[in-house]
Amino acid sequence: MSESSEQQRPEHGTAPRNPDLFRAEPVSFVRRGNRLQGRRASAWERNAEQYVIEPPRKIADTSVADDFQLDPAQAFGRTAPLIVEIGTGLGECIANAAKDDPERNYLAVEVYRPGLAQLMLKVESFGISNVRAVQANAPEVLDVMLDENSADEIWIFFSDPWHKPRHHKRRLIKASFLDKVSRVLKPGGTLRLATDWSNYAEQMREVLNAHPDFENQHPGNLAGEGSNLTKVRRDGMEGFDPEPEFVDGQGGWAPRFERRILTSFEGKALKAGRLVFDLAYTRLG
Ligand SMILES: C[S@@+](CC[C@H](N)C(=O)[O-])C[C@H]1O[C@@H](n2cnc3c(N)ncnc32)[C@H](O)[C@@H]1O
Repeated sequence: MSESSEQQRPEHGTAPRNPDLFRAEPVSFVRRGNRLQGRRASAWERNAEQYVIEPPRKIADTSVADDFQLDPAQAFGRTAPLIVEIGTGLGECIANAAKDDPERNYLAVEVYRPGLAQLMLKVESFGISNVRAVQANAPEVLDVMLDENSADEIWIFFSDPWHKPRHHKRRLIKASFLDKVSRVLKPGGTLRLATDWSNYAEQMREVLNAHPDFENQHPGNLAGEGSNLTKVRRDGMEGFDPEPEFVDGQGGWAPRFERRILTSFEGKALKAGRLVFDLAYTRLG
């Protein structure tokens, strides 16, 4: 969640720890500790075998070996529609969604092990069995691990914004990533996004509108005075200079997705005075 660089030397005999090493593209995350303590450590111990998928690794320890394909029926012990959430953080959203929707399977994709351990705590306390988790880099999960047309929905809420222009190449939502999403999503399936940074929201809308495989479910919605983009730019929020004449004439923002609960991460963003942008796109057939 932080953008500070965390250079680490590869350790002998283990996968390199620096996630950028040996990958063709810069990754969208910075390496954070894997260490688990206290309740998280014991929750992991009790539940990882049943709920955490351990892919063979390629090189880095968040990578996925080229030949690893998930069999969802085997992993979940049943065949059911699949929802994939990418960047689940502390697992608040996916755990609640899975609890309220026992008929569907939920896969959490997250590189931060303590976050997945926190999800294990929730899985236990909710007594749910329709969640599985994988600690891995999302583009590789989409490229390798998940079959084409296998997911009914893909959710990505509050993807790291990478503010500095020289870091924009690290942002997850870009055309090459959407190609991967498009392969895994079923035709008619939905990609849902949310962000609290207007500049990233604009980028998401732009690359999605330009992508031939996706169609906005809310074209023109919340344009003009109703647009959070209009509000941010007119008021000079997020460090922008105020532009009193600014109008977002395009809109296309989705109403807040009712199954996206308020996570602690979003709570902090709202407390800091930021506004939230939702987007929902259909994978065309
Ligand atoms: C800003 S947090 C948001 C967490 C959560 N979605 C929420 O709303 O509370 C972004 C999360 O995405 C994860 N992440 C970033 N890049 C990722 C990637 N390439 N693959 C998997 N997870 C990633 C980060 O570790 C972090 O937990």
